[in-house]
Amino acid sequence: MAVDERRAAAAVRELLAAIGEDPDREGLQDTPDRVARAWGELAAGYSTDIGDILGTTFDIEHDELVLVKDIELVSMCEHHMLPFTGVAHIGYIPSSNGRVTGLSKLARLVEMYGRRLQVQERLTTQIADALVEHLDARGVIVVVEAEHTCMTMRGVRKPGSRTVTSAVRGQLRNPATRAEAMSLILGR
Ligand SMILES: Nc1nc2c(ncn2[C@@H]2O[C@H](COP(=O)(O)OP(=O)(O)OP(=O)(O)O)[C@@H](O)[C@H]2O)c(=O)[nH]1
Ligand SMILES: [Zn+2]
Repeated sequence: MAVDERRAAAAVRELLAAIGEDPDREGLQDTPDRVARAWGELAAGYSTDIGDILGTTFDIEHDELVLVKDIELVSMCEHHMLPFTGVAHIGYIPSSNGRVTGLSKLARLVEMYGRRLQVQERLTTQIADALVEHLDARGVIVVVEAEHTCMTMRGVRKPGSRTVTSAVRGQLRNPATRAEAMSLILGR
């Protein structure tokens, strides 16, 4: 489902009026449409098909960890509709039948699940579960580190605080394998 930009623009116009602004003053005239287009990007993840991302695999024998670190993340918190930004680290041990995905597809998963209204825990879990379900990965580790603007620019106002979440599946739950993956993730 694509974003209904006309409806979004009407809502933004209402919001401008609600905060005491004049939606018709010169500087704001195009703002509702701009914000609606911005939400078209920020909510694009709802209309992404996971089959388009993980449908192509390569037959490569690799029974050890594949890890992509520091994948930039932008998402919108579902509680305040404010951004949270940071990085995701995604590691997996491919299935025994050699279903290895392209490295960029791991970053595309971050885009797909990030460009929605989210909580960080669910975003982390969805990425991990997608790799188990669609690639039959033997093990998965996903670590997300993010700063939530709902905690920095409003509310409790604690700039610099970072939230770290992880989701670990299959063979990566084994303490030794997990520790190895974590040291690769945390070793900058
Ligand atoms: N678990 C979790 N909480 C989040 C996330 N993003 C924002 N929150 C929290 O959601 C909570 C919403 O709490 P409420 O008490 O309903 O809302 P609020 O009055 O705006 O809360 P404050 O932010 O404390 O002012 C806050 O504690 C936020 O920090 C997230 O990704 N995961
Ligand atoms: Zn929030």
